[in-house]
Amino acid sequence: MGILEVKNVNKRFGGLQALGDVNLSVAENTCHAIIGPNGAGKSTLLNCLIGKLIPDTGSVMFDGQSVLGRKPYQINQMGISRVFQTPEIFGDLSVLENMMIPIFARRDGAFRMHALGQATREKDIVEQAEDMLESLNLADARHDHAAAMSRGNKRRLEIGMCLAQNPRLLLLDEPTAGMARADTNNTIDLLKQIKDERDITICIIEHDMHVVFSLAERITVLAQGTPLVEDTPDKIKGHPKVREAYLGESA
Ligand SMILES: Nc1ncnc2c1ncn2[C@@H]1O[C@H](COP(=O)(O)OP(=O)(O)OP(=O)(O)O)[C@@H](O)[C@H]1O
Repeated sequence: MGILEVKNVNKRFGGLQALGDVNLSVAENTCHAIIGPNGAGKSTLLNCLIGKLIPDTGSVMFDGQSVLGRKPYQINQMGISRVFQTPEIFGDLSVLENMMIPIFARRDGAFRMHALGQATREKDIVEQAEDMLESLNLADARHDHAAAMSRGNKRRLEIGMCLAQNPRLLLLDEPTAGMARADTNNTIDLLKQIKDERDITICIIEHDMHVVFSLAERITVLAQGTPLVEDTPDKIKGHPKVREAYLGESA
């Protein structure tokens, strides 16, 4: 039994069947990638996991509890954190202030922007934020404006902000989209470090096969809303159906 269990999930948009009988089991403390061609249903599936969409039928269980019908913030409180394609950081704030926000929110259950002044005066919160930045290799940038950072470092900060909530499941939607190779490799290294240092399950949607094969222990291939194959990276690379449906000659 996985920490995340998706059973017989279907989702239609009008006449279009975006997800058809999706079954997915993600084992605890593994990295599981979901790949597939454009329009395969990857984002729709992810949105069903985080409460942005409700499937027409089927179940989504996290650690034995249903996520269906819960609001995104409630799913977040269950231990699921997600990182989207565009970094969701506060560009006008410093790197350190950004990092204080989730630490403050974890302690007080919520965060309001006007509480930032209070957070900056709380030694404990500042220290935790600085420790987190240290572990992310962002300590030297702590007084910089977040907006001024490279794309790779913005992503690094955002992933760190998710980790500050101590999630058990980290969902990543194309975390290296639009990045130069150096930033992509930087993000891969960070995710490897996180896997090594924490008890955490990672579920990643990604088009970049270099990222997928660097990180994933299991891969599910979606095609036309339905899982085509699920296997280890080595098996996926050579699978004829996958080559035909997705990887083409680049496999
Ligand atoms: N809100 C919506 N309303 C109508 N159709 C939608 C909606 N969201 C997605 N779709 C359709 O559902 C199908 C699956 O889309 P989805 O975005 O989940 O695919 P994807 O695998 O994430 O694609 P990509 O790799 O291009 O991001 C597509 O045909 C898409 O056009």
